[in-house]
Amino acid sequence: MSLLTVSGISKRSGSDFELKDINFSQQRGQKIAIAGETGSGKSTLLKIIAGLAQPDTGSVIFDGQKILGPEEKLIPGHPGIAFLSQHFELRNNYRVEELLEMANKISPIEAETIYKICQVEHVLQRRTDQLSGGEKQRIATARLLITSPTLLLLDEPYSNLDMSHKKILKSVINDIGKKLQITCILISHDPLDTLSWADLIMVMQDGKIIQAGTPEEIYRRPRNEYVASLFGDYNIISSAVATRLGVLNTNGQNIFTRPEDYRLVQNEEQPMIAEVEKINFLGGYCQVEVRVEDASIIVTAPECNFLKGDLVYVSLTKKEHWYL
Ligand SMILES: Nc1ncnc2c1ncn2[C@@H]1O[C@H](COP(=O)(O)OP(=O)(O)OP(=O)(O)O)[C@@H](O)[C@H]1O
Repeated sequence: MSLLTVSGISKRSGSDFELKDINFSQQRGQKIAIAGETGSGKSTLLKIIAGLAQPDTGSVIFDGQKILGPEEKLIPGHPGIAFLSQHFELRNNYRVEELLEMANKISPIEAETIYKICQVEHVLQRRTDQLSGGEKQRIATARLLITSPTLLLLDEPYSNLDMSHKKILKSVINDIGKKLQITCILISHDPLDTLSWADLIMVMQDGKIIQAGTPEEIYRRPRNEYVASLFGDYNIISSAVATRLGVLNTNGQNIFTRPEDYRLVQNEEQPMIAEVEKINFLGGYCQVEVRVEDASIIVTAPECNFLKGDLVYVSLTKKEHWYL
């Protein structure tokens, strides 16, 4: 039996937004990420699942129980579901330890394990106004975990964190699933947060789930350019250019590719000559924009030894194709 079943959820917010007929289920331990442009309805959906917003239609069944919305229940929320909002607050003038003790529903030994996993042990004696953004985020997460939830809903947990704090929180979120067996749904704008973590990614646009699939499906076989664009750079090449690059059967359709599907080479059997238009240095690699006939193609290159105006050969290395 699924841990969570969301059926036919709709909700109108304001005059021009509507969450439309959302349906999905989640198994125990399954990691679901929700992606989508700002305003697509991700937070609204998470709040409905948590019982913190009232849907107009539909139901959320959690662990066999219907989640009641704030209009049906005096104290909104469900004890088995923890929701970390983008706008969480830690009460001022408390020591971290006091704040955590107030929320704690588990034994001191179990709580200690959670403080360790969340990497907050070193700040337990500090006051809540003496913390960095990353520490606050991990304390807010620990505070939810010690309520012993079965399902954890995380709304943009990595926003406003620098690389090192994000890395720590990522390992915390990984451990939550593995060591604490808590099932998670996570919203994030950054493909790097979701592709490596999720079992299933649901993509939202205008209040609807427009594609759901494994990270690889979503990255490699996006339903449209909107989905493609959420997960990194991409190129749509015409069938004419694809044929010149060695694709045998294009059926007259455009082909979807990612920058890493190409190589810039000295010479090959069927290379196309291209002109370097732009070079973006990205640390360990480069994104080179090249012009091939009337198309511009973004290519990942391991080295940045190109200059604007250089003539290079571009080769399409990927042999399986996705048409868009
Ligand atoms: N309480 C509210 N009253 C009226 N409209 C609302 C309310 N909350 C959200 N909305 C609207 O509902 C739409 C969806 O908002 P939501 O916060 O769910 O999107 P989101 O995908 O989470 O966006 P973001 O990534 O920016 O957080 C937006 O158009 C927003 O303006």
